[in-house]
Amino acid sequence: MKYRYKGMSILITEGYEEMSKKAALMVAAQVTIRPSSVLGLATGSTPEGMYKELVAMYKQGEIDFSDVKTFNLDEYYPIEERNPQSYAYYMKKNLFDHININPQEVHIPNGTAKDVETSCEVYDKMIEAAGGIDLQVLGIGNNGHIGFNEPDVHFEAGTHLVELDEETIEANARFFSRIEDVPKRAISMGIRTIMHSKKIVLLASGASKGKVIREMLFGEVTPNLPASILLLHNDVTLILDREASVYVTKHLIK
Ligand SMILES: N[C@@H]1[C@@H](O)[C@H](O)[C@@H](COP(=O)(O)O)O[C@@H]1O
Repeated sequence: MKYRYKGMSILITEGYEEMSKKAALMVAAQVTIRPSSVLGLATGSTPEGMYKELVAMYKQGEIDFSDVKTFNLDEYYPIEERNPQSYAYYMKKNLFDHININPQEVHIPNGTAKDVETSCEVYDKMIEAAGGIDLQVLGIGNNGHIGFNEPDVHFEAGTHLVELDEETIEANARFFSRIEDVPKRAISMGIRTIMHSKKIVLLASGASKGKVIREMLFGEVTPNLPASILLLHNDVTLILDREASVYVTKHLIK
């Protein structure tokens, strides 16, 4: 089912698998139309299925990543690349190790940077030099964060160091053996960086995301709900599954 709402396209799918397939098709379309596309990539449980689909499409010769450039949204800080909890490790495991992307064109915020501020500035400059992000993939945190832009965010910020909210640390503790092991800080693209993307696709699956999706769509644009800023972007597609969309479908018009 497809809806339009305030300039957004909202696609409601049956479940996680269909959401992942639709998202992979959007990425594939982008790369087919522009083989040298700049992709902004997300981590978390939500896009795992999309990466699986993309790997399958690559193996079937349906997508070629040889000219693609990627910039990831975020990374814990400090963390070593070889740490299985790092987003660098996640990206290799879920996507980069299985496709023909040029490793020189893969960019992830540096979890071991000594001078974080400079490293963040360089990251933004690299995105700019690449011509900006053509398609940015996003998940959403239960508190409305995108990337690691936590509530009370500065909308004008570029890539920067973030203190993680307790709620985010708790939500991400499932990936670590003990909650004490979850880093308290992260480097994240800022809202400015994200909003400069030409196209954005946000994925949400499962009942736990239902409320935040409702708030994002029908609440006000506020730094307290960082994802609400997406209402001001002119090319956003939300791909939701049935459970994540329970509170919103009755308010939408086809
Ligand atoms: N930094 C990531 C986000 O980029 C992600 O979108 C979000 C939701 O994660 P999940 O997809 O696992 O629910 O949380 C993490 O903290």
